[in-house]
Amino acid sequence: MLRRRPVHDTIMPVRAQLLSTWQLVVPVKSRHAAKSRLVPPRGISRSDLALAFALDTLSAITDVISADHLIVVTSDDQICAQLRTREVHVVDDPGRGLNPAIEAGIGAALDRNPTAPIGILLGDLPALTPGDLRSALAACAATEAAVVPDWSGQGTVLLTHQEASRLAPRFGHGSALRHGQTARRLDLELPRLRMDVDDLDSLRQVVALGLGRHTAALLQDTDLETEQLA
Ligand SMILES: Nc1nc2c(ncn2[C@@H]2O[C@H](COP(=O)(O)OP(=O)(O)OP(=O)(O)O)[C@@H](O)[C@H]2O)c(=O)[nH]1
Ligand SMILES: C=C(OP(=O)(O)O)C(=O)O
Repeated sequence: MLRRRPVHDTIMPVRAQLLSTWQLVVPVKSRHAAKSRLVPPRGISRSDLALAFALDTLSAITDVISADHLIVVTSDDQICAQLRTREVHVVDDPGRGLNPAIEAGIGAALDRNPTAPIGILLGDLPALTPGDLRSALAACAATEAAVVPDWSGQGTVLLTHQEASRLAPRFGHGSALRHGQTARRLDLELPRLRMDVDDLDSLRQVVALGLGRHTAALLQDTDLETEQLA
């Protein structure tokens, strides 16, 4: 009996084979409001940590994606200042939460290049390396729509679609399951991509994996083993 293949598993699209074709949208909450679940280690402010996570994520991304293909949705003044000098497109956060922020980013991506494949990558991945991002995008390029879950398998770190206008962001708790209804789930062996930081436990895990330079500098004198679990 012929089995109907799901829509997201049908093609090997040519457009997205080249890294240069992707547009990436990255939402970054204002550092003053971000990471409320993370009890920061003593002597370090939560906002500094949130900013460092975002800067490390963006630093890995800009090694892979050219500035004119990167769209960051944020109201954070420091992120804005750093990105504007690099000619990254910054979209003002509409202030209505994560999915509306991502939708604003998708709108900007569609305005800039409606035919480019799109990826949404969350901005709290301080262990991300350019190599892992390249590998992930190469894997996502092989399917029409893909979701890469976070390390726990519950959340989403990367959501892609060959047609930006068809990408439906449904981020928030348990989003991997929701995204998996319309996108192919890729549990990639890329821990540095999949390690988002929400609490002290995940901060410990990301330290063990290896940190980007902003987060590493902030935590250089900190012994996380002596900190209480959140
Ligand atoms: N622009 C924008 N980005 C957001 C918003 N909410 C979350 N993000 C980003 O989405 C990614 C995942 O964030 P979460 O861990 O879900 O949320 P968070 O607010 O940083 O942390 P919690 O307060 O612990 O929920 C991070 O890059 C956040 O900066 C939002 O309202 N606007
Ligand atoms: C917003 C998400 O992340 P978190 O679970 O870290 O809030 C998500 O996975 O959709």
